Amino acid sequence: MIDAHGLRKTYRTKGRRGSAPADVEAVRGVDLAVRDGEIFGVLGPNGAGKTTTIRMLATLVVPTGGTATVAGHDLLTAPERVRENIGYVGQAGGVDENNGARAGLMLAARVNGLSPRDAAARTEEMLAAFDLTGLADRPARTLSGGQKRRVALALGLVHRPPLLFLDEPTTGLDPQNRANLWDQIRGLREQGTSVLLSTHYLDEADALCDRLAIIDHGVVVAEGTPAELKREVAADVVTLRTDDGSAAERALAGLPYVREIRPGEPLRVYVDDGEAALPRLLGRLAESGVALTGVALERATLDDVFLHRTGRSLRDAA
Ligand SMILES: Nc1ncnc2c1ncn2[C@@H]1O[C@H](COP(=O)(O)OP(=O)(O)OP(=O)(O)O)[C@@H](O)[C@H]1O
Repeated sequence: MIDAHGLRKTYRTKGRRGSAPADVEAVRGVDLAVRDGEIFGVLGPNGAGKTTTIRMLATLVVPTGGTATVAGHDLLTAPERVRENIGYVGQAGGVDENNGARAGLMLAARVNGLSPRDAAARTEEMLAAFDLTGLADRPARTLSGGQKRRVALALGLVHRPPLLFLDEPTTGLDPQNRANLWDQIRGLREQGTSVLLSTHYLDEADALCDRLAIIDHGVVVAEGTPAELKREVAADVVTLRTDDGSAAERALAGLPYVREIRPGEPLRVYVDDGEAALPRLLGRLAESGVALTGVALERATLDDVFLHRTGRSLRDAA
């Protein structure tokens, strides 16, 4: 559905008040392969280049370099064919605040070439699919954040594109609306729509995406299914709090069942079988005279993958 190689985007910013123009390398050579019918996530911190990547693939930003085939068409030589085969829901949503969902959908359907009769039928179908029938004629400005996102999703799908781009679809939603939207996105996959979404939420990438690319500073630092990515780091993490982290590190370094140790507060010790490793780790620390103030056993998360690849936590990265 998407095959991109070496996509790059450098923005040239105008110099202000005597300062020279500067180049911002937003995306620095991204390869992506999205398969038919999957939910693919682009996960990364603020400013990593997620929006720019999605907007290039959706024909809204012209790449500075690289090539891509999107929904079977060449991005650079046939952008209008790409456009016919994709839906795009940006961060702002593209919902007209003064329009009702029904009027907005009708307009979008007509703009996409449906006859008045087909447009009306499709509009009612989308209103029902996104649970908007009862709200269909209220101006969008009176809808809640979650309801507005559902309108935006319906607008992006009105012309039945096989591929939908969603730029941070759940940012700012409360947990219940977020879960609802996840269900709607899973429902799209069941109907055969491929989805590429960006997110900076670790749990969203983990729970919703079949595969993902983690990006940082405009490059892909890891790619795979959430399970594969986490397995690469370790299954479990023992976190240790102690007043003498370096003594703890020395005591545990080189143990055959320890995959990696990340210094910090708490110290993170990566192991494949946490239940088996924990008593042995504690025994070793006691033998070495290291006093602990706290211990926990956790499953590895995508944040551990990000930490492993970049040396920073995605939670702290900006
Ligand atoms: N039009 C532009 N002109 C100049 N710089 C830009 C422009 N758009 C984006 N950038 C810069 O490019 C980098 C990547 O931005 P982008 O919006 O793609 O990141 P993002 O991962 O989507 O971030 P967020 O999660 O905050 O939306 C940032 O440093 C940003 O400031």
